[in-house]
Amino acid sequence: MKKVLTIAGSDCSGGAGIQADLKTITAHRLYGMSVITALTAQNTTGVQAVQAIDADFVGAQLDAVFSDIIPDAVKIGMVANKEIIQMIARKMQQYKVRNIVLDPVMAATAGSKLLQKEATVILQNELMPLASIITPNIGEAAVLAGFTPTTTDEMEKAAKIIYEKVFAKRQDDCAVLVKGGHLTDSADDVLCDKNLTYIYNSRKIDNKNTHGTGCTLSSAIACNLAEGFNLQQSVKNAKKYVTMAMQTNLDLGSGAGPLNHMAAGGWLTSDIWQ
Ligand SMILES: Nc1ncnc2c1ncn2[C@@H]1O[C@H](COP(=O)(O)OP(=O)(O)OP(=O)(O)O)[C@@H](O)[C@H]1O
Ligand SMILES: Cc1ncc(CO)c(N)n1
Repeated sequence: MKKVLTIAGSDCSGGAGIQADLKTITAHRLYGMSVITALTAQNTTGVQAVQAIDADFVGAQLDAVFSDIIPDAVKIGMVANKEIIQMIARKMQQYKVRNIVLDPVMAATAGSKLLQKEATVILQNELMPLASIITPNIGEAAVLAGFTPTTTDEMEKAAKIIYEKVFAKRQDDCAVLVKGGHLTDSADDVLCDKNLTYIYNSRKIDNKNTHGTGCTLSSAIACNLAEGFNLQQSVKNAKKYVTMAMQTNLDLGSGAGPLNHMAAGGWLTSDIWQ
């Protein structure tokens, strides 16, 4: 069985972060492991409090995992502050980790900050270059590219700018995926690698329950990379997973509710694993 590690923050309400990642990995019928970077007190209405884990303790968790069970892919989500980013970067290099999916989480859907502002540059310079794919949403792409994309053409332009900043010197397969969940007319995602652009067209599902879509997409990409799919196909499969998980309209809590991983897992078993 392939193994997938998530390095992320905990969402006690189960919709985003570590909890969304482990549900996604389990629905893909893979073995999930987790290194927790921060505890959050949050629910469908927003984030009430954040407690970052000591960077040394994040390192201790990474040593415990990598000295025993080597993951086939790693998803990195909320990293909270620069000390944690530097610890993760050091350990990823020490253990020569491949298949890293980096979701550059900066804020929760409702707007609360999940990354120290001054840590953005460290994230870009020290951790992003170690990833196979980075998956900014529109707001994160705006911070990284220097302008806010509003169309698929502009998303492509932003992805190319980010690619040049982060991966300019890389020879192996790597890519930037700008996610369109916050566009108004569609939910198209745009992937750029060294040579090509792929547009994943999707109509916007009329559903306020989008808590954890980004976490779910990035961990689903990691599952597909662990299974041996290439970047382009991994994103295609992962986007289908998120779409299925949104479509059933699970409606928990009074705000932006979580996804239904049972519905999405059903698609996986029927279409890919048989
Ligand atoms: N209303 C929607 N209809 C269809 N797909 C959507 C919708 N909202 C988000 N998605 C898809 O979900 C995935 C995550 O995109 P999004 O831009 O919401 O990420 P995010 O902002 O990082 O997520 P999060 O809310 O977890 O922080 C993308 O593949 C996006 O296209
Ligand atoms: C822990 C955590 N990670 C990521 C997000 C972004 O959705 C969130 N709300 N909470």
